Amino acid sequence: MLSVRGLTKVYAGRPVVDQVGFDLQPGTVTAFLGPNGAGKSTTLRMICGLTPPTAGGALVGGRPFTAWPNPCYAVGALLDASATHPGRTGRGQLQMAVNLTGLPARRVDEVLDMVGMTQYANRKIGTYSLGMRQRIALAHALLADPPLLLLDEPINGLDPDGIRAIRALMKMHAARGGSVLVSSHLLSEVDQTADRVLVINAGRIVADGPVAMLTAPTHRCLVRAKDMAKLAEVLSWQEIAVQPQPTGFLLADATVDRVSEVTFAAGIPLLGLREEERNLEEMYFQLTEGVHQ
Ligand SMILES: Nc1ncnc2c1ncn2[C@@H]1O[C@H](COP(=O)(O)OP(=O)(O)OP(=O)(O)O)[C@@H](O)[C@H]1O
Repeated sequence: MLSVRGLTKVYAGRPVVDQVGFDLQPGTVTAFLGPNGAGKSTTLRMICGLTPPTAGGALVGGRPFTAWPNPCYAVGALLDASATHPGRTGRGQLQMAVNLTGLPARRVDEVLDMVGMTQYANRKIGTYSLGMRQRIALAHALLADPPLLLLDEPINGLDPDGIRAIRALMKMHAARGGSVLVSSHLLSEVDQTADRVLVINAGRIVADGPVAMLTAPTHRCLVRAKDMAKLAEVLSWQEIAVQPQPTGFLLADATVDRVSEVTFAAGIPLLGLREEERNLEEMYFQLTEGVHQ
């Protein structure tokens, strides 16, 4: 559906996107994560032919974006919600796109409904909030029902209802066999929605894998007993390192099975025992550490 190879952009001798390569499969939501200035927007703009690459390229449905006679049928892109005419109404903006592309007029009402903007459609874009402009830009991307959606920070400015709606929309798009690449600088914005995470830092892909990869077990566990001193003592006898947690649990450097065996053998009744959950935000910071441009 999308194939990116060796994509590179150099500005003033500095590579801001450096040999980026990945493929997107149908039926998936991929999060494109990285801190401010990591190269996300530049990558998306190059895929859409808005920024010429210094090297490499991208194929959308087998051909470059610019080789599509009408690219809106191949890709729906939300790249810059402010790139709209403030004097036009939301409906007028979409109507114009429909006229230019030969899409059926009913699509305007359909996409307005999909993004929850029907009631504001006849207001001028200049009077919209950031979240409303995002919704109209998203409606624009959805007009031709393209298989691939490229969404650059779509959650920006959205209220909780809007966030929920866009998450549902992305999942639905993937469930219908489409593919979504959604950029964000916050892992927590996308970890519930994405199947896969691509992490970019200083122009390079530093991690690429299923969300489950980032949430793989740590082989440590959290344990709590009525007699915490006794618990700590028994675990240390077995050379299991422990760290007290603010939650009242001990973080034990051993699996749930091992801690369960040890405490059972020592006759310590447990009040709680569970696997440690990997802290996704922490992991993300480790991957992108120290490089903020
Ligand atoms: N037209 C340009 N000329 C020079 N430098 C640019 C240009 N566009 C982007 N850059 C630089 O390229 C780097 C990557 O920018 P980009 O907008 O792609 O990052 P981003 O990951 O989308 O960041 P953000 O999360 O802040 O939107 C930044 O250092 C930015 O200053």
